[in-house]
Amino acid sequence: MRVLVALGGNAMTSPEGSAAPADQVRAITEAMEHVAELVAAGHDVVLTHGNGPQVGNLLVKNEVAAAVVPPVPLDWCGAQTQGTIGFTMLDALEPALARLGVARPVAALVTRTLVDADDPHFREPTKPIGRYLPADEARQMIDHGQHWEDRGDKGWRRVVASPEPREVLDLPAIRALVDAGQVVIAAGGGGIPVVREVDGSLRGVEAVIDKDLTAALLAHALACDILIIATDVDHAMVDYGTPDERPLEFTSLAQMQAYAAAGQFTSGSMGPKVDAAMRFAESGGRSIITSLAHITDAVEREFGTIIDTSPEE
Ligand SMILES: Nc1ncnc2c1ncn2[C@@H]1O[C@H](COP(=O)(O)OP(=O)(O)O)[C@@H](O)[C@H]1O
Ligand SMILES: NC(=O)OP(=O)(O)O
Repeated sequence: MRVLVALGGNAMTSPEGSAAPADQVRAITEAMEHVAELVAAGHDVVLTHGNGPQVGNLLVKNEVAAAVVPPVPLDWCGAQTQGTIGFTMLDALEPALARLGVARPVAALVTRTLVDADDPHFREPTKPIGRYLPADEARQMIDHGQHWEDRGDKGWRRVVASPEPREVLDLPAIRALVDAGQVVIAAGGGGIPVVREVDGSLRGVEAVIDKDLTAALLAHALACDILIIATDVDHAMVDYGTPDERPLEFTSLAQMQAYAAAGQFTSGSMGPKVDAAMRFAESGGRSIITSLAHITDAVEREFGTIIDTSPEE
C-alpha cells in the first residue's frame, strides 16, 4: 500500500518538548525505527513532518542577532527547517532500513506549497510556534508587536499566520521518486508557503502552514491508500480529559464530523489532526490517527482511530 505518514512534534523533540540538537536526533532516530518497520512490511512510504518548535526557535535567533547579521524572513526559516530535519531523518532512516535488510533509497525534498495571497488567515495568526513562555514574558513580546496566545498549562506561545495549503508545487518530483521506489521525505512544516504573482512567478510569504492539512492534500494528490497522523496518543478520544474519556476506533466520517462539530477536539493539538484526517477521508482515502509506535499496526492490523467513508454513506 502507499502510505503517507505525518510526524508530529512529539516525534522530533524530547518528551518535555526540548528542541536541543541531541534531543531532536534522539527523537528522530527512534521515530525512524518505526518508519523503517513500516517500509520493511512492504509499503511505499512518504513522510512529512512538523516544524513548529524548530521554526519558532530560528525566528528568535534571527531577531536576536539582527544587529549583527541580516535577518531572513519566516519562509526562509521554514526552508531551513526542511533542510535540517530532512537531513537528520536521512541519517537515521538509512541505517534503520539497513538493519532490517531493506534496500530502499531515501530522499528529502525541499518542497513549496502554494497558498492564496488573500487568505484571511494572514490577518489572524493562529499557528503556535517556538518555545513556551510564562504570561508576563509573553506580554512583553506582545508589547513589541508579536502575537502570543495562552496555551494552557505549558504557558504562552507565539502564533503566526497559517494560510490554507492549496497545492504542493513540487508534487511531480515527489511522485517520480515514490514511483521509483524511494522513501520520500517532503512538505516538511506543511511546505514553504509561496504565492503566485500576476506574472506567474512565485514569492515566499511569511507564514507557517499546518503540516497535517498539507499531509491530507499531498496524500490525495499521490493517490495514497492511507494517511497516518502519527502523534503521542494511540487514539483520538471523545470527552478527552474527563472521567468519561474514551478512545475512538473505527469511526465513520459522519460520526467524526459530528464529534468535531460538538467541539470534541482541541484547536492547536487534536483539532487540526482530525480536520486533516476528515479531509483525506472525504476525498476517498482512509485516515488513521495513532501513536508513532503503532504506525505498522495501524496499516497491518487496523489499530488506531480509523476514519473512512463506510459503505452505507
Ligand atoms: N480529543 C483528544 N484525544 C486525544 N488527545 C488529545 C485530544 N485533545 C487534545 N489531545 C492532546 O493532543 C496531543 C497531541 O497533539 P500535539 O501535541 O499537537 O501532537 P504532535 O506534536 O505529535 O503533532 C495529545 O498528546 C493529547 O494531549
Ligand atoms: N508546521 C507544523 O504544523 O508544525 P507542527 O506540527 O510542529 O506544529
